[in-house]
Amino acid sequence: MPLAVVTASHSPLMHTVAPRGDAQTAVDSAFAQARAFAAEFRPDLVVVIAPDHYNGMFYDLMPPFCVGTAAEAVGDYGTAQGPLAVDREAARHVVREVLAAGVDLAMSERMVVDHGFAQPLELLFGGIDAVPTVPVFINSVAVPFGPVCRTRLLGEALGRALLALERRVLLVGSGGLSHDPPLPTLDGAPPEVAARLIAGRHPTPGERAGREARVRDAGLAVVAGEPGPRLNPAWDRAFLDLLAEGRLKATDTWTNAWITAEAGNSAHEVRTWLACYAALAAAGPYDMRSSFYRPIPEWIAGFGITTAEPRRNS
Ligand SMILES: O=C(O)CCc1cccc(O)c1O
Ligand SMILES: [Fe+2]
Repeated sequence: MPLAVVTASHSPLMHTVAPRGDAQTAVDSAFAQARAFAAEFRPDLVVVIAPDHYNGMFYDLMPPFCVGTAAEAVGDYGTAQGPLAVDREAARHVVREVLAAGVDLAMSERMVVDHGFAQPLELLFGGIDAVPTVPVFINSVAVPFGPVCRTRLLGEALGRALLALERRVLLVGSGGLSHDPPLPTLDGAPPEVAARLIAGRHPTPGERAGREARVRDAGLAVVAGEPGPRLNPAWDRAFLDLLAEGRLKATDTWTNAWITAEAGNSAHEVRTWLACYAALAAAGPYDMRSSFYRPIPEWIAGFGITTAEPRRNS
């Protein structure tokens, strides 16, 4: 049974900061196209692959990869709060099969997720619990990371596990491309920040509002004409080309330091895209059906949206 892919950058500033020019309209129509692609595919299962931003995953126990057999969203940045419609049997199947394939991953019976998962579910399906879902977390923020090839191998194993389900599975990748929003790092953090990164569940409303305001202010500063955050459109376009041409193994030589230097600390979120495309490639050759890209400094994101499906026999 078929697999298909939608990948999209996320940015919580999408709904609060108005970018200059026609970026908003362009992104809206690219999302409309992705929504139409998803609707036409008629998935009966959606596998969302996304990072976390110290809302659900912390340094008290930071897994590189985790599948939620149940999950709930915190409701940051105005996204919905509450349970995802996790297909528990499918999630447990994925955990078993990916582990059996030799790729270590964690599972959670109570995974906590943030806008990384919620935003694409809302934009593509109208809500966080609108479709049967298997949420797959890929750590893309809390250094250190394993080599990029581990993410490709996770995607391959995931693709094979999903093919065995014999269902119509849409993989949704969330995050990227080049960007560097103001997130704290554990290294050199003052004690109160370190404490939040190690075990920061259940922040007070005031703490959450403070964090969100800091990121929003970074976007508003760009609107006000201050020099924007560092984006790398050339790197982003090269990554999109690599996916479109099916050259996924080319990323095996990428070092994490190189990704950070070229594209910013949060560019590691492209791991979610790589995992989606590696999963799709497990079903054979594929074609990218649409590819949208804009650097949008006001949203602190090299903003991309792609759709892809198995190659049709000609
Ligand atoms: O405060 C946060 O959690 C970071 C928010 C954020 C901003 C821009 C692009 C992103 O990918 C992102 O996640
Ligand atoms: Fe992010």
